[in-house]
Amino acid sequence: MLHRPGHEIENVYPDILHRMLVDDIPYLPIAQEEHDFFAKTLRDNGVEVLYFAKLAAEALADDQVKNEFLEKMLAESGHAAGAVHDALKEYLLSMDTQAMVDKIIAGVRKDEIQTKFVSLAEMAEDADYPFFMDPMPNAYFTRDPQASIGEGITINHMTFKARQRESLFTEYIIKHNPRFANKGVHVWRDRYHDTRIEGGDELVLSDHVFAIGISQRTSADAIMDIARNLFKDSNYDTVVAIHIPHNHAMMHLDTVFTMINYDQFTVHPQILDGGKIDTYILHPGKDGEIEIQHRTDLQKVLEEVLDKPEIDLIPTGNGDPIVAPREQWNDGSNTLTIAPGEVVTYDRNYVSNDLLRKHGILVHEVRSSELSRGRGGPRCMSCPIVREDLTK
Ligand SMILES: NC(=O)NCCC[C@H](N)C(=O)O
Repeated sequence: MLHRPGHEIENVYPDILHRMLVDDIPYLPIAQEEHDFFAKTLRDNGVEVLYFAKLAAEALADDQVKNEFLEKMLAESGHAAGAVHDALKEYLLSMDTQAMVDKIIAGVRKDEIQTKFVSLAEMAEDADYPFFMDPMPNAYFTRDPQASIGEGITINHMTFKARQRESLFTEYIIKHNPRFANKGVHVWRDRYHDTRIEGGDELVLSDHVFAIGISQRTSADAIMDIARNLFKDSNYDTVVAIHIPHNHAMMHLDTVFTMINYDQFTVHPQILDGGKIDTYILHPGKDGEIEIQHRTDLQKVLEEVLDKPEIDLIPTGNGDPIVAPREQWNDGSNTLTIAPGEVVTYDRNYVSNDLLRKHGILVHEVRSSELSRGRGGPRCMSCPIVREDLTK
């Protein structure tokens, strides 16, 4: 599942960059061309590509469902009731459903609607702020608002306000899009929690082993919760929680570590202190308790949990002190694996790409000048819905 970047990108301006969690503003027409090339690369290699906004519009086909969704979306956008709520609702309902979804993602400027009365807060505190509904410029990183694991999905309570509304679309897609509704998709964890979790931290390593980052975006409490739910109702019996630095450049586990084959991974060398990193292995214990073991040797942990004699950890930028952080910054560790040993990567990370090839990986490079400005790579830009069982 992908999202083609739209007008939300052009609703970002320098004053709100930081709050919108991006470092620059992509040039939209080229970002769209690059994104179309990414989608084509996936299709050419046997992947069915679904679009998030289209799935959302299909889910809202019924008027009652649409109304309920809109009330929640308006409330989460800061307009639970009142004149602005009413004007926004009328404006959004005047559009066809797809246009409404696209508009919500793009954001609604104040000058788009007429309101007779605005609140004191809007007049006195937010007078210069141009939006009634903020844009969602990170929507093209479909990896994060949700993650499919086994026969189910997590619908995520994301960390920052700038992204929290994205997963409301997911909730409606799973509940009401005919592709998913009543098909037994288990929701391992819904979005109504205080603790935080994001899909970029969620890595499915096999049909019973799940890795997750303890990161800027995913808290340890949320990991305990998801582990409890998986151990109770699924085939998963091992959760590997990996503690990574809590900063913007390495916001999710998949910005520094991804699985690319049964026994091969990319890893950003800066997260390993001589091969060591705080790692916790969680297993079901007695009476619904969870057993936790602390380890520091990532390679050994992976060999043990995946039952492999040897794991090949391929360093981003070949471990060079300048190339590695430069390529990691542009998502050189963020490979999207479409089959064991076959990945999609950004073309700009040529040192990492060459190294992957030397390790026997088939690499499909995609264009990346504009897309990379949002601070995410091919893995971040995609959310797998169905995985083939490749157990061997
Ligand atoms: N899985 C990922 O690492 N996604 C990238 C998200 C980038 C986005 N600008 C964010 O900060 O959330």
